[in-house]
Amino acid sequence: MNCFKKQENDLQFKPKQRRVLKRLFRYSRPDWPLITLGTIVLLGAAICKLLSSVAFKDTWKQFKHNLIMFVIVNFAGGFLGGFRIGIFAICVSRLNIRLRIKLFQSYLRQEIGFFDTHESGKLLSRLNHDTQIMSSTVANNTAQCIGAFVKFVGTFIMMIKLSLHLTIACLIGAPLILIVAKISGNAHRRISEKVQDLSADASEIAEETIQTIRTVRSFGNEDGELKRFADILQQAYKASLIQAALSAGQKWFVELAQLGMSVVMLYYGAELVRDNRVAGPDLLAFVIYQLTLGAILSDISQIYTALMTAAGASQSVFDYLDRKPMQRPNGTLQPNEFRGEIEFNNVALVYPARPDEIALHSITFKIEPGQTCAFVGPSGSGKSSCINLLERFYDPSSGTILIDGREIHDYDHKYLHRKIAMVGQEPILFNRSIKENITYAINDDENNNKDDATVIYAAQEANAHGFVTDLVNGYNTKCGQRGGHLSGGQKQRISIARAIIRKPTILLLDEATSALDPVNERLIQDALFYNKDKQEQRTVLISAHRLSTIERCDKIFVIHKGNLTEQGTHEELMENDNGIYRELVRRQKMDIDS
Ligand SMILES: Nc1ncnc2c1ncn2[C@@H]1O[C@H](COP(=O)(O)OP(=O)(O)OP(=O)(O)O)[C@@H](O)[C@H]1O
Repeated sequence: MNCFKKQENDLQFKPKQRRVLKRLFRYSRPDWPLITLGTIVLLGAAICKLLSSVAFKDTWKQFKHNLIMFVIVNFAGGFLGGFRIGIFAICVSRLNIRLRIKLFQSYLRQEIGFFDTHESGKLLSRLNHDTQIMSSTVANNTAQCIGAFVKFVGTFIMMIKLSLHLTIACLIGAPLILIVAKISGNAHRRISEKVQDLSADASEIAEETIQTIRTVRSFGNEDGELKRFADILQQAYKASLIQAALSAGQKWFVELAQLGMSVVMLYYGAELVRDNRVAGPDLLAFVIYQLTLGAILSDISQIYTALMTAAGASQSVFDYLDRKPMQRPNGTLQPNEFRGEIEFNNVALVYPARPDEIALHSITFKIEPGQTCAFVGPSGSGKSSCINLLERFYDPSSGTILIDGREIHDYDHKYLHRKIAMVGQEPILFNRSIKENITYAINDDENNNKDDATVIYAAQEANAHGFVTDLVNGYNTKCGQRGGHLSGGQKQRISIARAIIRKPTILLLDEATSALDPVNERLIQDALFYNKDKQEQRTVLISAHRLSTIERCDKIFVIHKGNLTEQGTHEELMENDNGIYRELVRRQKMDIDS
């Protein structure tokens, strides 16, 4: 009773799974001509195989001729078989590339909060592993599925032609097998999803460990990380043991059911032969067809399992593909004049990763174009948060941020980031040359160009030219992953050059010179904000802990526990006997003196 193997019944997809698979097949639409060609080639190869077995059917009379035919059809079969493999490999690659590009594009569209709450290892696992499962399933299983279906229908028709009674007898066990198959099919899908999730967790651990290898090494915690990694894989192994037991159980059940049905059918068939309602040879033929049908259903079962695995992988990928960024869309404003006036009106911020905590409470201030201002305050008070908002990494939870009188989200994304440049607390460089890092995302236009003179000018402003020319390969020196081949201060200077080559109207410096020695720090500050080129009006906003560096600012904002508590010049703030600023300055002076 092979014909009712569990797998046939599994083909009752849940509506959701069916939707997911339908969508997956829609994605492969551009490959259908290739898949169709592959299917034809596959059928051609199958026909050749069939012909090779009948090449000698005319016995020995034309032996030489038959031998030649045998060689030709086998050669053709082999050629077509190889051709088919090549065609489907191309389909897998094409679909895989399309899926990965779409998914990566979707990641890049997401707001920064999304990356705060989604681990990069999981995102990468979806990007590399799940898309591979999806593409190989579609390309490899489509032809097999069509072939198996054609064979299934053909065999079934032959069985009915031989004996309708025997065929009906064959169907008696079907409902039971259907139910068992459905239950085990669903369990299989759930476990597959679990295994995929665990393998994503393992990727996450491996990626984090490799990225933070210096910290891991300095704490001597290689074994700890290895254990975390191995534990997750162990969990995945346990899940796959359940999967294996399930597959074995399915097989036993099917074999048993098959045996039972074969006995029933043979018993009933013998009765029919005895009553002359079925010829003896027909019963034999029927048994052979029944066994063939069982083999076909076994193939269909494997295809089904692959489709279920692909449905699980596709679901996670589609969830990411469909995700709409939880941030206001960017506007289209690209005014000719951009003065660099900044205004915060009652701005509050709650980070998506910490929805129960308010990072900024109702911040209000105004910075005139060309001013140099600073945020100061204790660690964790909210200085970087204000800067993050000006980069539109996050949208305010309430209140408005105006740039030149227009809401920040009204501006075109690329335009805004050409006008506002930031140097962050932990400057990240790309594993490219110093020149490529400085000119990152610069497209030659009337305002910017990346010729050597401009690069050198930016590097000089950032006080980086000296150390770069001391390197053997100068501006062509590779920076290493995340800039790991350079010192902290060198990284900071390259990232300052990267910011100022864009000639930003607003420059945001978040502890951007903290790794530099006081002499270098002073040189950069003089160049960037205290002796600003009067030709280029630039608003500069600094977040700094070393208060001596910001005394000359036009305005200082004191942030404390997410509130703007004081604002004014250094002199004004120092007049406030009970002020936080005065206290911070006093403490730093004491530290320096002692
Ligand atoms: N991405 C984030 N997700 C959740 N909370 C965050 C995030 N970034 C910062 N915070 C929290 O917001 C608060 C303000 O942080 P912020 O980085 O603005 O402080 P800061 O004044 O710049 O500190 P520091 O001087 O140490 O750089 C802190 O409590 C911090 O833990």
